[in-house]
Amino acid sequence: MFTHLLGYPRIGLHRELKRACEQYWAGKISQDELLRTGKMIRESNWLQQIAAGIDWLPCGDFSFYDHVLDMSLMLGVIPERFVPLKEKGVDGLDQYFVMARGYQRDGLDIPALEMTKWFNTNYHYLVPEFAPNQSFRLQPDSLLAALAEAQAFQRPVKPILIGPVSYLLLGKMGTAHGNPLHLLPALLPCYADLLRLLHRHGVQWVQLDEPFLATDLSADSLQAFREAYSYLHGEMPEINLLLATYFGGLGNYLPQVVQWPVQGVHLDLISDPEQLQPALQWLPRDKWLSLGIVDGRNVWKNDFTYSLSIIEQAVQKLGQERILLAPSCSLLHVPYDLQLETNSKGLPDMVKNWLAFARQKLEELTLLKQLAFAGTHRQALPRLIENQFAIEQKKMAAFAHLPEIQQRIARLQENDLHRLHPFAIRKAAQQRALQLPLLPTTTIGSFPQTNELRQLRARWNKGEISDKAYEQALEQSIRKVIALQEQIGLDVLVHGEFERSDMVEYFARQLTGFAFTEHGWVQSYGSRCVKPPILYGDVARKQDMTVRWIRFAQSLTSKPVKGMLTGPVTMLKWSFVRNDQPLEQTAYQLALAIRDEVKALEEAGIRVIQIDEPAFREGLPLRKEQQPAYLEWAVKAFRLASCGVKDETQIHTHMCYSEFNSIMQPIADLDADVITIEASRSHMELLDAFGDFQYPNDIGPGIYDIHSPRIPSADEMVALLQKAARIIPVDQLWVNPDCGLKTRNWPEVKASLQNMVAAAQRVRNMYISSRQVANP
Ligand SMILES: CN1c2c(nc(N)[nH]c2=O)NC[C@@H]1CNc1ccc(C(=O)N[C@@H](CCC(=O)N[C@@H](CCC(=O)N[C@@H](CCC(=O)O)C(=O)O)C(=O)O)C(=O)O)cc1
Ligand SMILES: N[C@@H](CCS)C(=O)O
Ligand SMILES: [Zn+2]
Repeated sequence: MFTHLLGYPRIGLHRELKRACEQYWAGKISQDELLRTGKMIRESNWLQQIAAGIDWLPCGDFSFYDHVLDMSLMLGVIPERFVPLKEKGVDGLDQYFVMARGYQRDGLDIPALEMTKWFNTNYHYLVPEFAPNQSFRLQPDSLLAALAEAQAFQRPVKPILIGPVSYLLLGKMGTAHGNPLHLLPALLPCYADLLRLLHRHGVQWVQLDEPFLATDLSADSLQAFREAYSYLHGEMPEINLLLATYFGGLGNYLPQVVQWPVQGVHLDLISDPEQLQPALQWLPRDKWLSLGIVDGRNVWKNDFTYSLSIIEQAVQKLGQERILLAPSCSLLHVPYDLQLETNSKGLPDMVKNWLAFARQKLEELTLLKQLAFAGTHRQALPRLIENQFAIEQKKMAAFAHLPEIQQRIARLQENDLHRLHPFAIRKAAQQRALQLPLLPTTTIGSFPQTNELRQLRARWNKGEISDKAYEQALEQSIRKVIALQEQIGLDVLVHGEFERSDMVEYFARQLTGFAFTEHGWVQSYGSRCVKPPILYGDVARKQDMTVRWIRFAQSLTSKPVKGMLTGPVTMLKWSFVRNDQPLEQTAYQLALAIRDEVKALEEAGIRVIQIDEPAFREGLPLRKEQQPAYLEWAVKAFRLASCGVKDETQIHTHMCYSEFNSIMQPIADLDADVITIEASRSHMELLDAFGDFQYPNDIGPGIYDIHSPRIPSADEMVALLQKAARIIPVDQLWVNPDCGLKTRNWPEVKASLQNMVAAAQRVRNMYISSRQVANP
């Protein structure tokens, strides 16, 4: 029995990679310094793993930006538009960063690769973009260098790669339509060459991640899997392949998957414990089974008694020799180390004792292995008792339950989930109240969160500046942003969200039931990280959360200012969730808290209120059969949060990084008056679903890609708006960026929004004059 892992966090214990990348991009440190930081993080990770007693070290799980982009570079998948960069001397790591972030300099204007959600997580990857005649060319140098570094620790090293079929399914054909799986015959020889090389360098096991096996697959995709693995085995029978699946179970595919010619299969037994029995039944006796028994997506301590029962069942059926113990998926999704939390006021000691972060999860694996052989590892027994004490204490904690909230949920009625009148009536009432032009312009909420602002907040948190000084500084920022929006000519204004560290954390800090870490950072994309709050008890709103800031902003202008809230599903998805009650129960509690805030904003005279739900799509289970139940409670939670207002009050929602095709009815069921979506990077492709569905309410497809520093021209945005107007009736369209502007700097934002408003004005004029011609 061996322990291993499917990947480790890579931003560094103290987010060293974030800082080094951002300094490198700003020209403040050399490439050598950045490379040294990368090496330091990799080595520190391996040392942590060795100290925790992990048997097989991973390699290939580190990345300077994104592991899918790394795979694209390793396979030579570099779209044509990035090729001219070479002539400008931009290659290697610099070309890699341009593919991630775009380029706008020296007469070149190159958009970045598209970015989207990594399955149902809050991590985002860069979408491989294939040409119709895509060829593949292996560039293994950085993987081989990492392998050599890991091998220096004198332990078995297991490289981790995205499997060939999932790699293709993660990508899309750049300009042409077509199925990326047609590229499989061209791709497989590259993988075989890579396996040969790794074998030559002493590797015995390679992990091939195939997370698509946890989704519903077409017959073509299943056939592609069969072909791929029989080809790879035929080419390289000498190397052991561990087929890794996660984020869900194999379901009906299990009996065939375990027969494919690989030497081992990894199962996520946290998201689908039910698959253990069929796996034990179907797995051929010469194969290895990797038991994903430590939760890679949540932060609660492992329940050793339960996990040991799983190990015991596996040992009884398969014997000890071919069992691997592992986290359910990569530990990328949890923070590094609970031991860093020495000073967090937001984390009660009792709750801390219920937690395990990445480093603790490694220790849990070693302990589980020792406890499975308790006869020979008696020293591990006290740790079992400690573990059981924490698990029982958590189950019994009375402060996790607030009877008044539970009763309020029990008393909810159908009325609470409906607006007073249908959309058409509301739209007329809102138009009378707001008097907005055709193609109204707005933004999604946040304006630049500068270092200055973050430092100010850090000083306020440390008590170095008073509440009054902090609040005055925030008011000053709001004054400036209101004046700027008026000057640019936006129609519905925002207050800028300057008071918020993060759109989830800000609200969580004002609700009961949440704990907070100081160092619990998790990578969201590239150098950007989030610190998910930890839900451990019932949620209740203690006081107004946003009214003070929105009211202040509204007092500065006669234009409507949008109240800005985070929705219940997103609050839930972007927190570490309770594992002692159904998710929907917590979602309704959050929804009630937001509903009360919506009402408080309305009472304060706010006429437009946005309830952000960027994680609504992310929460969708990967398997179709589980989706209706989720959609039912998720829609209900949003409606509970949003439906308590008058007809005149305009409710917006916002969703980014979402693909809407299969969920249009539930999106319409949310019945938000306006939905703003991210659409620019896909050139309005995401809007097609709304067009095909004949979406009835208003919609603002993003026309400014806020993930890239490049400034879109007015012409470019006019073209996008015209494209949108061919898909959606123009009277239903709004004009806005893809998402909030917090990651951008002020000059970029000012120039881009000016272009956006100019584009709206031009398209508006075209329609107004064409209507005048039609109705003189
Ligand atoms: C919309 N997005 C979000 C997602 N998930 C969330 N939980 N929140 C989101 O907004 N998922 C999908 C997308 C992902 N996009 C982003 C975009 C931007 C960021 C981001 O900028 N993250 C920041 C950290 C944000 C934060 O909490 N900042 C704190 C400051 C924390 C800090 O850095 N403190 C310093 C000390 C302060 C100093 O001296 O500067 C420290 O600890 O060292 C704040 O504003 O107070 C990031 O920097 O990565 C994330 C996801
Ligand atoms: N209101 C938020 C939404 C992000 S998804 C923002 O503007 O940052
Ligand atoms: Zn967004």
